[in-house]
Amino acid sequence: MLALLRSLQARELRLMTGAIITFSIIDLAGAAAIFTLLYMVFGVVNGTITHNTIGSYWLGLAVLLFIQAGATTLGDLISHEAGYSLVGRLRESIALRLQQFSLAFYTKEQLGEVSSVVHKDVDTMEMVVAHLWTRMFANILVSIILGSYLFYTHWQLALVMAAGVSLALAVLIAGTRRRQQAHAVNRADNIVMLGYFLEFVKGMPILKSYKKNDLLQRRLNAAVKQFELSSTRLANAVALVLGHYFGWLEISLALVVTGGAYFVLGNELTVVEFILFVVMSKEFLKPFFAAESYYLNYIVVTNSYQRIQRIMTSPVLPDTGSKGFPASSDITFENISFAYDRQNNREALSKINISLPAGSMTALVGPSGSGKTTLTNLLLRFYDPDDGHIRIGGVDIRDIPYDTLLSHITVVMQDTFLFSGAIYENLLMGNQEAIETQVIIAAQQAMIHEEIMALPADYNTVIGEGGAGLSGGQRQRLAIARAILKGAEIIILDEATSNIDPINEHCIQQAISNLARNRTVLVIAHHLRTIKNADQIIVLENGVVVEAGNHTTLLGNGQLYAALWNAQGRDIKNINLENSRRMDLSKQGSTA
Ligand SMILES: Nc1ncnc2c1ncn2[C@@H]1O[C@H](COP(=O)(O)OP(=O)(O)OP(=O)(O)O)[C@@H](O)[C@H]1O
Repeated sequence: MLALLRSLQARELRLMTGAIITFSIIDLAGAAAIFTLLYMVFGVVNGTITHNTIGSYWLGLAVLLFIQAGATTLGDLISHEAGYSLVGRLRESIALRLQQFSLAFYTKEQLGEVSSVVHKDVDTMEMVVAHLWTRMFANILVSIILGSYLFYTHWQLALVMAAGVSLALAVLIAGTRRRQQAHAVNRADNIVMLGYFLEFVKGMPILKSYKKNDLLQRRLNAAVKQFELSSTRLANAVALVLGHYFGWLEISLALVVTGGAYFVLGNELTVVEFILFVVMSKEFLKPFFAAESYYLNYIVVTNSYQRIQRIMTSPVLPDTGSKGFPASSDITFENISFAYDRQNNREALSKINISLPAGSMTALVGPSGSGKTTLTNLLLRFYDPDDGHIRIGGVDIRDIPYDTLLSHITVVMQDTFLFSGAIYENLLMGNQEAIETQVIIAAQQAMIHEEIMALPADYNTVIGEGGAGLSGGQRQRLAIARAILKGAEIIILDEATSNIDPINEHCIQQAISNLARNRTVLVIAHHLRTIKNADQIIVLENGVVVEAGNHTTLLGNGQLYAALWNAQGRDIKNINLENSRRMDLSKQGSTA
């Protein structure tokens, strides 16, 4: 809680303090109103109130109610202002931080996490810190004032109550540990159950085709039962602790009443003082009765704060480069080594040396997990290499500001992202300054213009999120048109693995040729026939370059590339390389 409070800005703290004082005034005015009412009742009973004096009681009450109403409005206004300031600042600092992360941060899981933090957790912080905590601190402050009053009125009776409250608190603290354990078990059971539910739903098509196999169903049922069990245990633990706690609070009140009666009988306390003491004790105990909800709010806000902190303290990409983008776009990978997990030291890439001349096309080929994506990710600075240098035009990419680097590289991925909106707007993402003719020329070069013109509102046709309503091939060609408009010197192309019909594939090939013209292109190739004409082909296996050359040379080498080529009728990711290589070598042997 302290870390959280320390993270608040001076203005927010000032506003919150203002809200706490205002909410305290509401409670104190309420207590004073009860006081006034009770004195009025006593006055009527004792006959000390006359028609002349009753007016001053009414006036006093009216003033107190007026103060309460005014303070309520003011308190709400101030706490809202504190809340909005907090929310605004948190969202701004998260947005600022997000710009500093490398693209590697933006995995699908992270995006889900970030959007939930920005939406839910920030709102929770606003609700709890600005609204509930201000009321909680006000309650506590008022409780301290009333407690002092009670001690001042009759310290012996106040001590009796303090003893009861201390016992209640001891019970609550002792029970909290047990309850936290039950909570942790319940949370773990919930995660397991949700995981099985997800697996069950995802695997439904398979399950339906294996009707007799009820393994997943049984596993899910067991997890549901386990969750039910731990939920009951948790509820029991909570009920037990709270039951005892509230019980002791009530007992402390009962002790005050009996003790007070004893003191009244001993003429140490007047009846009026006694009644006032009991009523004020009830007010004093209010925050203690609300301790449960304070605790829950505390847990909720701590979790939200931790999630926000996780984003705010995630490592950012060092972006200290100050050199301009070089004139030449030739790329060199010099002695590059990289491991995702440096601790286990399993290198995804090892001592890679490749040179991509400006304006040429280089294809990366290799079995699944050989390091193709990792290599392109290093060029995009998703990560920095552990060893070696990547240079563009002779300049280490770490010396180029990250935004500048990214503005000179275009990535065309398999799963193209299109925003919901008009096709024209989607294309303009490539270059906001482009004029209509440029957009149309780009679409023509990307072989998509005719199809756009055939749509109901041609370029103004609105497409759904992720490009729904367009085929995979059309989406990819739109992305190529966008890339053409961007005009970056370097293109990274993750060639499609999905099956696309021959006409679409032909169009995509043509669009890629147009995009690649005069640019330095790095293609992650899944279908070898599409990169047959690449200027050079780099063959990776287990993170090392095992072959390099053009199609004819590599085929002539009769090594891994030849094996992949001969097996290309099948999915190259799934072939057994060793078998294919052996097949290929034996074929060579038989022809020799
Ligand atoms: N984010 C990551 N964290 C840890 N290891 C990773 C990560 N991404 C990839 N790897 C590992 O690095 C190695 C190279 O993976 P990479 O994705 O570069 O291969 P690839 O050749 O692109 O494979 P594919 O053709 O299947 O896409 C693999 O062993 C992979 O398991």
